[in-house]
Amino acid sequence: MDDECHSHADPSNIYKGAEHCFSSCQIVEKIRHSKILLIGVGGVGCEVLKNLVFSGFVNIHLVDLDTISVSNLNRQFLFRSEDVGKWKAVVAKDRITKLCPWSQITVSVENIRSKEFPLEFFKQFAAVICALDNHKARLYVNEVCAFAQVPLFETGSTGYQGQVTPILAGSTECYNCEPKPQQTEHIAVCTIRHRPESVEHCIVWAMYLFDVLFGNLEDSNPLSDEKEYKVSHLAREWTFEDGARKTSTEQEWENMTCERVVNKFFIEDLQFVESLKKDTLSSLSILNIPTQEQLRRYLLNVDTKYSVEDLKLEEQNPHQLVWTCDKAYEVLIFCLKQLLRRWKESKSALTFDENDTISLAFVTAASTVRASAFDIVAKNSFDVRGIAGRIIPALSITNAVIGDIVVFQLLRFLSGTCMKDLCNARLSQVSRPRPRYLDEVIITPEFIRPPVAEYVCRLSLVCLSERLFGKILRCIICHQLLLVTCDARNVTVRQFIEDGLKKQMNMEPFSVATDVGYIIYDSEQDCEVPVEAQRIDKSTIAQLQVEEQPLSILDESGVYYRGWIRHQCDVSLSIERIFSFGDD
Ligand SMILES: Nc1ncnc2c1ncn2[C@@H]1O[C@H](COP(=O)(O)OP(=O)(O)OP(=O)(O)O)[C@@H](O)[C@H]1O
Ligand SMILES: [Zn+2]
Repeated sequence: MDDECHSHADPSNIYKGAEHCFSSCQIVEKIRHSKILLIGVGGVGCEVLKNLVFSGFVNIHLVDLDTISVSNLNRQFLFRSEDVGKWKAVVAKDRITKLCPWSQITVSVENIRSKEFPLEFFKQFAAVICALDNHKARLYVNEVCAFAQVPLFETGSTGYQGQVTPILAGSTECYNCEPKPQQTEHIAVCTIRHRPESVEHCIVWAMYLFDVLFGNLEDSNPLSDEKEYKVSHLAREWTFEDGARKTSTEQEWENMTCERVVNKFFIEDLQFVESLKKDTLSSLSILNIPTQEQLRRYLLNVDTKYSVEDLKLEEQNPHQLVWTCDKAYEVLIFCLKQLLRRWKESKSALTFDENDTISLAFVTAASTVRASAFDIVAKNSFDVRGIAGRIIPALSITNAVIGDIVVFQLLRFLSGTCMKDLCNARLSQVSRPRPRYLDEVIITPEFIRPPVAEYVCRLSLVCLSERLFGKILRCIICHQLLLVTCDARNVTVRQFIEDGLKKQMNMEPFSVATDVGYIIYDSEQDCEVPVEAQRIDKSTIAQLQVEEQPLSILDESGVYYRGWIRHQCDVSLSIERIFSFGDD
């Protein structure tokens, strides 16, 4: 984006557009004065921030805990290579402020779950937009927003799928209401590149290596700095010298290339890892790094020892043994040779396909060697296929559409549509034979007003689904919420239990605990252990540090509540039942 040509953009044109689009002049005041909290300035977050300022929003607070890495640059368009290593929220603010000098962006480089952000912090915003990449932080934001009664727009994007969900606990489903499929958590690039913690990390690394050697090398590949090992480069090195043709035979070339790749990624790099281990006196490694002599022997033997058919049979057997390190090195060399031949024949980049025996065996072998070096238990080729097939790339097209829809839905909300009338937007693959959600329909101009174009992005189409509120099962997060307001420095846990829960709410509490399992009250211990009783009598809420976070409160009658103790100076103690979903 060119900073200069946009720097004098005038927001008044933007406001005219909004007025026209929503046939309302109040919308302009709303946009101008609504404070928006954007959590996460990654793939979706960058899009959202740009859309917010170009829709005329002025007051935006950004929260992000991370720094920019090289692999972010292909889709997080606010960041450039010179920003690598800097805080995302800070760079995003600077870049946007240059483009739109009227914007007033504030930033926090912090985990959103930190106590830096009490309930009062959330209450100052007209809406919260969540552009996070992990379930834990999303669940937390969902719950704080429920207690704060702030409208939340929850977004997500994986591959060609994405979603925007408007949430206002008490009138819509919350993020927790619908069970989530098991999520593969975000893996940081440095984890893949330098210190894998699980076999999945080793498998992802092996797939990246496949692309470095044989595929299309993208900037987002964490091994993109190893370009010199691309087979196309190595081919040039070995077959041409001083402009003369072919100085080596096919077989020599194959062996030399294999040797070079194995030496670099599976011997030298791993020897370095081993040397670090010795410094830290960590556990003994089970990795047998081959000597150069062994490596040459492998190069001679593998063609007769292995065959594609045998590897194919193995990959179909879920009970096959995990390969030993020696076997993994041999299969690795066998596959490297096969892939080199394939590459030479096709004369074009190869694409990793987990259903192709040689590609799968390459990734299995490479991940097995790498896992051994990091003392991780490897997987057999049957399991590797399952894991490799589930790894989905992040796509900028999906982020862009999600970023558009969420700001559009926010504008509709501010123009008077209530949260429960905003639809859930789901981006889904058109090629899918049947919709995954029964209530899924494709947007038509009649369906929402003002009309919105149908987004078509190669394989995807935006679908909106109306929530079927009657069908929602009770959810522990948004069912029974108790908001406790007190001066946490003066109120003791005993007062909270006796004067608050028992007297004010007519409850008979059985236990009260934080989400990390810290039990602050247990009715049984209270009777039996005098020391515990004393702690409850003497300790204030602030001393136990349990304010400004979700609490689980279980009643003797078996009813489960979620609680939140909000600190407010000079308020003795008041408890409010925020709502009970479905009560009306
Ligand atoms: N608890 C949290 N508090 C604040 N920010 C968070 C928290 N958890 C995640 N984030 C931020 O949310 C953003 C999510 O963006 P995105 O999904 O694009 O991930 P990414 O890390 O930028 O990219 P990739 O995962 O592809 O490397 C990241 O910038 C991340 O730092
Ligand atoms: Zn819920």
